[in-house]
Amino acid sequence: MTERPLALTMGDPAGIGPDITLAAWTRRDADALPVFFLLGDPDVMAARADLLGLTVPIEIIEEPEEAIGCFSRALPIMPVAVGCKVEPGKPDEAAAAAIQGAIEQAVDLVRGGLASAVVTNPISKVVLTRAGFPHPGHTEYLAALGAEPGETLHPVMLLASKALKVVPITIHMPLQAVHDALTTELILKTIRITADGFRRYFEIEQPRLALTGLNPHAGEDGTLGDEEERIIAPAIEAAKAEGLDVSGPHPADTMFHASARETYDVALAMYHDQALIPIKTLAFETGVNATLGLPFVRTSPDHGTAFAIAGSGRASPASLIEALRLADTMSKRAAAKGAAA
Ligand SMILES: NC(=O)c1ccc[n+]([C@@H]2O[C@H](COP(=O)([O-])OP(=O)(O)OC[C@H]3O[C@@H](n4cnc5c(N)ncnc54)[C@H](O)[C@@H]3O)[C@@H](O)[C@H]2O)c1
Ligand SMILES: N[C@H](C(=O)O)[C@H](O)COP(=O)(O)O
Repeated sequence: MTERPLALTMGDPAGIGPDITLAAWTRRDADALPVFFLLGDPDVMAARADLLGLTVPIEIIEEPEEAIGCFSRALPIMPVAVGCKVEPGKPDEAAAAAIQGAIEQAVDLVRGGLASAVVTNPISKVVLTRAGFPHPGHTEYLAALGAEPGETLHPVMLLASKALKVVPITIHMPLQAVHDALTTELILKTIRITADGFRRYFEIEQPRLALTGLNPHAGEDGTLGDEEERIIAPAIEAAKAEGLDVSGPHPADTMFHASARETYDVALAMYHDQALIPIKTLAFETGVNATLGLPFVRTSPDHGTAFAIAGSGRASPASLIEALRLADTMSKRAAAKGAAA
């Protein structure tokens, strides 16, 4: 198959997305990066490069394939005009349409076979929500964009690093809503999509999945809560009956130390922070957020917009670099398996 570049979205232009995109491009040779192009505003990128004292030539492209020829000499940009003044660290809802438009365009290009995968720069959920964006984050929005008419996709958030891979079974919701959202059906669905994702993208045919409990000590035999027995264990039994390698529910507080981590390929946790605190503690610099359950590959850095350090030169591109690499690997593995990439 002809080489296709990765489509990188602008994210919130007032955040560190422009900084880490520029810094990643400067490390394209040293880090042997796959070819990518940015869906973003060339003026914003040129201004941020000036502010950061980086020499980054920009080349405007009209088609993704042009990125292949120019990536070695310039940062390829398919222009998406922000339409408002951009000040690092000062997000503006007026940029919301462009931020969202870049995501939609990236998905269209990947689904049209012109780019190999979507890599997203961080967005601010509060900025987009205030501008009327109806999704809690990229994960849910990409599932809506990826669904065929009449289809509902269930997206699974995977945070991946060498030390640890985690999936939060419930994602972006208030802690109070987790209890009602957590059902045996949701857990089983997430188990199946995770196992399928590991076969397709990580070359692990029989991944070992370990589930946390919800309560302290995984409920301590029902004395500290019964969700483990009523809701989680039945999902584990059903998954085992399907031939999947699933264990738990394990007490979450002792699942993430070094020797425990050797016993599974991925930990599935009941809510966002139960999963993301351990991985962001162990691998904040190099963790990658990937979405499973979509008809295309999507990754992103594991961090957010970091408005306070935008334009300061302190933003590390390490997680974005890992996200670009993982997107490239995942799309190649999916293509090799003959699956939609
Ligand atoms: N994929 C995404 O779009 C995504 C992911 C996470 C958070 N967010 C959003 O980002 C916004 C800010 O979230 P937050 O403050 O909780 O998390 P954050 O990741 O933006 O920042 C947390 C801390 O880490 C630092 N940091 C983050 N990235 C860094 C980098 N590359 N180099 C050096 N330091 C870095 C920040 O300065 C801050 O101290 C929120 O609106 C949140 O919803 C978006
Ligand atoms: N929960 C993610 C994290 O903390 O890293 C983050 O908010 C990303 O969400 P989306 O990829 O859905 O935007």
